[in-house]
Amino acid sequence: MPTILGQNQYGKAENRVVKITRDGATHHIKDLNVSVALSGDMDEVHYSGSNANVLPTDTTKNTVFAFAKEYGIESAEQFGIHLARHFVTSQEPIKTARIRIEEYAWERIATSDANSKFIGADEVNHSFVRKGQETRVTQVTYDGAKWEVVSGLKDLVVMNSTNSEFWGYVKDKYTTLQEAYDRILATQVSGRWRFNWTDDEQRMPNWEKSYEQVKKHMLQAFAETYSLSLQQTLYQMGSRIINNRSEIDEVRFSLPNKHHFLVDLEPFGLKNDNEVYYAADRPYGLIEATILRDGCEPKIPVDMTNL
Ligand SMILES: O=c1[nH]c(=O)c2[nH]c(=O)[nH]c2[nH]1
Repeated sequence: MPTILGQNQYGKAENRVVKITRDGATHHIKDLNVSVALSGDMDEVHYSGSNANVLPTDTTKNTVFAFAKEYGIESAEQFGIHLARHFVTSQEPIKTARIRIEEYAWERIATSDANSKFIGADEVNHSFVRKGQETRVTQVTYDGAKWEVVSGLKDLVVMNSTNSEFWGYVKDKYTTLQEAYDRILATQVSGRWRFNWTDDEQRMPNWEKSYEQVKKHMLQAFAETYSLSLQQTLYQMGSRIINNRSEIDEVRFSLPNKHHFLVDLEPFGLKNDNEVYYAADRPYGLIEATILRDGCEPKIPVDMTNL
C-alpha cells in the first residue's frame, strides 16, 4: 500500500447547549460550546468505508444534549468528564475521547430602580447579560458650526429565560413555527443614540455618565418588559432611554433574535421541561428600528447599527 493512515479523530464540533435550571423564580444558566473528538479503531472506515466501528457524529451531538438533561451541567469539567467516560467505556472501538468545552458566563441584570414600574421579585431572577465587555462606539461630526454626536454599543448579549411569548402572527402555507407561550429571548444588542447637543453654546453632556445611564436603562427595559415580540422589547428599550435621558433624541437598534430551540429528548426517553436548548447561531431573525423623541427628525443612518 503506497499510503498509510496517520492520526485521525472525528466527532461533532461546537454543540451549543444551553441548560436552564429553574429553581422556582430563580433561574440558572449554563451555556456551553461542546466539541467531541473520538479516536480509536477507525482504520477501516478510512481504508474501505466500513462504518462498523463508527458511532455517528450525530449521536455524539445527541449525547451532549441528553446528558445535559440526565446529569445536568454542574461544571464544564464535570460535564466533559461524564461525556468522555461515556464514549470510551460504552464503545469498544473508541479508545480516546477528547471533549473541548467553552463556557459563556452570564450575570444577572440588576433591576433596582425605585421608579421601575414592572419591578417584581422575579425580574432579577431570569434576566442575564453575558459577561465580557461590549464594545462602546461613537461617531463625531463637525462642519465648523454644528456638531453631531452619535454614540452606541455593540456585542452586548442579553437573555431572558422566561417572560417572552410569540404567538398570534400571520400564518401562510409556508408557516411551520409553533406559537410560543414561554420561550427564551436572547439578543446581541447593537444600538446607536444621537445626542441633541449641536453647538458650543449649549452645555455639553457628561459623556461618561450618559453612556453608563443609557446602558442601565436599556438593560432594565430588556429585563422588565414582559415580551410578546422582540420588536416590542426593542421599542421599550428605546423609549426608556428617550424618556430618561434628555440629552438624547433618537435611538436605533439592530437586534438579532438569537434563537434557542428546545431539544427533542423524547427519542431518548427523556422529558424536556423547558430545560435543554440548542442555541442556533444562524439564520437569525433581525429586528431593527428607530425610536424618536416626538417632533425630532431621524438622522441615524439605517445601516449604522450594523457596522
Ligand atoms: O420576537 C419575534 N419577532 C418576530 O418577528 C419573529 N418571527 C419569528 O419567526 N420569531 C419571531 N420572534
